[in-house]
Amino acid sequence: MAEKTRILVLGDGSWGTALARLLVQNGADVVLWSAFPERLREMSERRANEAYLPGISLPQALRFEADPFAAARGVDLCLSVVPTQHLRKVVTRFEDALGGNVPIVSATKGLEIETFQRPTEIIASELGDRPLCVLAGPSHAEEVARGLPASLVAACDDTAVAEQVQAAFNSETFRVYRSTDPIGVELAGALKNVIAIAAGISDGLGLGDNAKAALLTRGLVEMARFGVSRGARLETFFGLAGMGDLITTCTSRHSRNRAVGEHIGRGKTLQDVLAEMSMVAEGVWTTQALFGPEAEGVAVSMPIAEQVHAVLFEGVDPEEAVRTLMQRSPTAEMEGLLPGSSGA
Ligand SMILES: NC(=O)C1=CN([C@@H]2O[C@H](COP(=O)(O)OP(=O)(O)OC[C@H]3O[C@@H](n4cnc5c(N)ncnc54)[C@H](O)[C@@H]3O)[C@@H](O)[C@H]2O)C=CC1
Ligand SMILES: O=C(CO)COP(=O)(O)O
Repeated sequence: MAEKTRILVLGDGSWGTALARLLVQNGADVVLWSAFPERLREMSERRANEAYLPGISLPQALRFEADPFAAARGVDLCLSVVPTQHLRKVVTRFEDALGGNVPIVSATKGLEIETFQRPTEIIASELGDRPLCVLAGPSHAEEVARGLPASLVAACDDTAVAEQVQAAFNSETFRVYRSTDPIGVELAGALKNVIAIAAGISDGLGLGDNAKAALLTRGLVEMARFGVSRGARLETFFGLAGMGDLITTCTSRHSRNRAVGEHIGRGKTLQDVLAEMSMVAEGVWTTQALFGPEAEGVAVSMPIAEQVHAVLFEGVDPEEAVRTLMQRSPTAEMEGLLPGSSGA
């Protein structure tokens, strides 16, 4: 009988748990690691993750391990699903534990505020040169855990690694496509959260369907403009990691980022919204990263992201932000989408 693929999952949040469950169902030998050993004990005893993925049972075969060396022993593949601002601290704990050639699949969607690095850049800077693959696309954990159909994209410079990821994750209800644009897929996954906050604000203000459609469409243009300026391929933004995830996140009742925006549109402060949330809304951090000192100024026009930053961090009233967006000087629809293009 063929040996089972051994997979280490870093992260006990809703997405790490849903993917660990899927991988066990696909026949892998999966061990889940968390920065919080008491949470592992609870998950192991209850066979459930009540904190982050309530109402979903976890298979008996899923193993839990708090010690990095025990967790990483003999693994063929590692899946990293740690929120961006905690990622560096977590991966340094695996510096000696995880074999140098074990591929890492990153399912984290964000940018590090202090360094402006993408998750795979953080992993590479702490764990050195090794195969790295980005997994992104429209995929709320709550739906994947219920076995509802979802399609994602696995992006890696090395197609053989992307194929390994497809083989591990593909199931009757989970379909993974390949891409050779990890920068584009990773940036799309991070940036759509910022636009989702804007979409939530629009919902909270009751601006209607036309405004929401405009936000998604113009949001996609600015995501692509930023991505292309950072070495991503334009077409990636029209795929699952770009348009696909933008639609899901901006319209779903499951989206934390959209919910943050909606509460703010209804008049709550960011501090109050975050204080009431146990889960992460990466878009808040990504907005901070985009306009932080390490970003060295966003080189392309990102008016929606600018207004999200103004509302979240500069005390600008959401209605004022909408007025600012609507009253910008007239421009061509695809202005600056490709380097040097006027878009006219
Ligand atoms: N939830 C979802 O449906 C999806 C989430 N993602 C991405 O997956 C990543 C993880 O998010 P979720 O699983 O949703 O998290 P979550 O919001 O469900 O849970 C929070 C996570 O943060 C961890 N955490 C909190 N403080 C920490 C610390 N000091 N050190 C280390 N870890 C700490 C917790 O252990 C837990 O794993 C994010 O980048 C998110 O954007 C991507 C696709 C779908
Ligand atoms: O990335 C996601 C769905 O693909 C999750 O979005 P939220 O973090 O907004 O819930």
